[in-house]
Amino acid sequence: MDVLWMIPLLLLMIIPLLMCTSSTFVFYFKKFFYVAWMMVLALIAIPLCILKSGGRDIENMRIIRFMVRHVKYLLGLRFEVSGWEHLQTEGPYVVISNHQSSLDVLGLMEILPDRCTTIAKKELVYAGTVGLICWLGGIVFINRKKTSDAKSVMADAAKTMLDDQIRLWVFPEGTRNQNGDLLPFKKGAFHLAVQAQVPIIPVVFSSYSNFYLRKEKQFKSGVIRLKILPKIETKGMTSDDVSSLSDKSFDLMRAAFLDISDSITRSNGPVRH
Ligand SMILES: CCCCCCCCCCCCCC(=O)SCCNC(=O)CCNC(=O)[C@H](O)C(C)(C)COP(=O)(O)OP(=O)(O)OC[C@H]1O[C@@H](n2cnc3c(N)ncnc32)[C@H](O)[C@@H]1OP(=O)(O)O
Ligand SMILES: CCCCCCCC/C=C\CCCCCCCC(=O)OC[C@@H](O)COP(=O)(O)O
Repeated sequence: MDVLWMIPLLLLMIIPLLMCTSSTFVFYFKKFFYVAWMMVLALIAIPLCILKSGGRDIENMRIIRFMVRHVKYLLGLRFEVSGWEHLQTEGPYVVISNHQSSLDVLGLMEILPDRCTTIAKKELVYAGTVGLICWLGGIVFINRKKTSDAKSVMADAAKTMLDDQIRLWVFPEGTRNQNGDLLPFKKGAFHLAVQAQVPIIPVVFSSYSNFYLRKEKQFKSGVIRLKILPKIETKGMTSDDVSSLSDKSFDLMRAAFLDISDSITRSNGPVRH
């Protein structure tokens, strides 16, 4: 019994010691902590959402957003948001952003407009309490392995956006990417906006490579710039315009990404890929 008591005490002494001496330990500890803490937060949010709305409802995103807002402080991250005024657009729209890591959820919750949910891969629904909270928050799940299914879900989403006056956040790269640049965009987000005839609001996260390096196992404190760009109208566009709309969005976002990532580099040291 006496020995068992010693274990938490020892951990309390060893963890800070390791945190001070080993950056690899910090990397794994912060990653583990992030996932575990999100699971706990989701566990708390589940009954709150069910009590408030009785089930799957986009209004639950308010609760989820509120619950996640403090997590950045625990990981030593800070957000610098610019372009808030561009989100002050009435009615439905599609938000598109680059996607580097699951940490993007923190930035998403930092600026998530009301009545806005996201599109995610269907595997996420199996992520324990996080999966359930995603479902309760009205997240639209797509099967990325079956283009025809994904397309029909997106077509339904275009109709729901208008019927229920909701906004959707899409990661047009379609997967996480930390190669120091953007991946080519998939077309779903642009078909969605054109089908619903709603504007697109591009959002760019600066590169995480000045504080988070997967290969080098580093996870330091850092600043993430979030730049909200002016909306792109799609009124009158047809499916013929989707490619040029996608190219235009890509060019604007890539330029902004290089710009804000570069300005961080200059103040915090070199970007390493
Ligand atoms: C408290 C705790 C809280 C926790 C909170 C957690 C919050 C969680 C946040 C979660 C964050 C999680 C984040 C995540 O999980 S991100 C990962 C999942 N998200 C995405 O993948 C979204 C982006 N992907 C797309 O938009 C893709 O285009 C889809 C998936 C739709 C298809 O991709 P696919 O690779 O299969 O095909 P393709 O894009 O090459 O297109 C092929 C052809 O089809 C045409 N086409 C495409 N779409 C449409 C359409 N709608 N109508 C008509 N046509 C359409 C297209 O033009 C092309 O034709 P052509 O042009 O070549 O002729
Ligand atoms: C009992 C089951 C345990 C499952 C454990 C999974 C735990 C995940 C829990 C918390 C992490 C916090 C935020 C989750 C949101 C993650 C969204 C995300 O970034 O998904 C990845 C997806 O966009 C792209 O996927 P790929 O890069 O194609 O792959």
